[in-house]
Amino acid sequence: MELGVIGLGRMGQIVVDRVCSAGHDVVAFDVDEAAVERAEATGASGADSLAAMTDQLGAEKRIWLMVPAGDPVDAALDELEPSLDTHDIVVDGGNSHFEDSVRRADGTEAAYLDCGTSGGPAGAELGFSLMVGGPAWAYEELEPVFDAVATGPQGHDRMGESGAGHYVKMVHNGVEYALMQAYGEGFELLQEGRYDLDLESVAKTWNNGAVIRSWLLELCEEAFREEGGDLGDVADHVAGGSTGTWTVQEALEQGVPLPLIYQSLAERFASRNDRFSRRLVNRLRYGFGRHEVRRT
Ligand SMILES: NC(=O)C1=CN([C@@H]2O[C@H](COP(=O)(O)OP(=O)(O)OC[C@H]3O[C@@H](n4cnc5c(N)ncnc54)[C@H](O)[C@@H]3O)[C@@H](O)[C@H]2O)C=CC1
Ligand SMILES: O=C(CO)[C@H](O)[C@H](O)COP(=O)(O)O
Repeated sequence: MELGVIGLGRMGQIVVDRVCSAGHDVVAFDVDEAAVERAEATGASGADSLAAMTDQLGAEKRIWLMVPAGDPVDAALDELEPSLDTHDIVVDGGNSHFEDSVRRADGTEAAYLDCGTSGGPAGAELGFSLMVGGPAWAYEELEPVFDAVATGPQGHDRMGESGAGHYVKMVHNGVEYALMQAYGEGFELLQEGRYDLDLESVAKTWNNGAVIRSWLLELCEEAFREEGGDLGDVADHVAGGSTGTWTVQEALEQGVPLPLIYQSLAERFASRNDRFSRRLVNRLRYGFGRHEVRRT
C-alpha cells in the first residue's frame, strides 16, 4: 500500500518508520523541511508541498494526518479537499476533539477515520494502541497500515461511527490523568512520610507482581532512577490539560460523575502559577488567627 503521511514530528515519524518497515511505501510531508529530510532518510519519499504529495499518491489516496490538534488539521484538510474523492481515505491520528472529527467527516468527500493513538514516542518499538472511528470499509481497507502502526492486529480496533475513536481516546486520557495523580499522591506520602525510603526500589518492587504494576509505574521507576528519589530540580508544574478538560466537559454534559479525573485536572491547573485563592487563604489565616503570612 502507498500511504501519505502529513506531520512528521515525534509521532508522525514513528508512523513513517513502522509503515516503511512493514514494506509499504510512504510519501511524507511536513511544513518543516528538516522533518521531511529525516523521513526521507528513513525510507519515505519526501514531498515539498501537499499538492506534490497528492500528485505522488495518484488515485485512491490513503493519507495519515499526524499534526497538532485544532487549526493544523483543518488547514491540511482544506488544502487536501479539492483533490479528494469518495474512494479516498484520510486518517487523523492526532488528539482531535471528537466533535471536530464528526464535523470533518461530514465535510469531506473522502472516508474519514478518527484514530485515537496511545503509546507516545515510546511506542516506536512496540507500536501503538489505535482506537478508530468511521466507515467500516475504510477501516478494513487500511487494516494492513493499522497492523503496522499498532502493536499488531490486537493493537487496533474500530470503536464505531465517526467520532468514536477520538471519543474513546479522550476518555483514555482522562484515565491517564487520574492514574498519574494516584501514583503521584502515593509517592508523595512515601517521600514525606515516616520512613526513609528508596522510591526507585519501591516502584521496582511494586512493578514486580503488585496489584498496581503498570507501564506508568515503570515510568515512575525510570523517573526516580534518572532524577533521584527527590526528583531533583523537576518543577511542580504540569503542562497539557486539553484532553482532560474535554473529558470533564463531556462528563458534565452526560451527567456522569468523574471526581478523580476532575481533581487530577484541577491539580494541573493549580500547579501553574501563584494561585490567588491560596494567597488569599494564606492572608486570611493571619486575619483571623495571626498565623504567619508566608511571603515569597
Ligand atoms: N506526543 C505524544 O505523546 C502523543 C501525541 N499525540 C497527538 O499526535 C499529534 C502529533 O503529536 P506530536 O507528534 O507529538 O507533535 P509534534 O509537535 O512533535 O509534531 C507535529 C508535526 O506536525 C507538523 N505540522 C504542523 N502543522 C502542519 C501542517 N499544516 N502541515 C504539515 N505539517 C504540519 C509540525 O511541523 C511537526 O513536525 C497531536 O495531535 C498529539 O496530540 C497522540 C498521542 C501521543
Ligand atoms: O495523548 C497523549 C498521551 O496519551 C499525549 O501525550 C497528550 O499530549 C497527553 O495529554 P495532555 O497534553 O493533556 O497531558
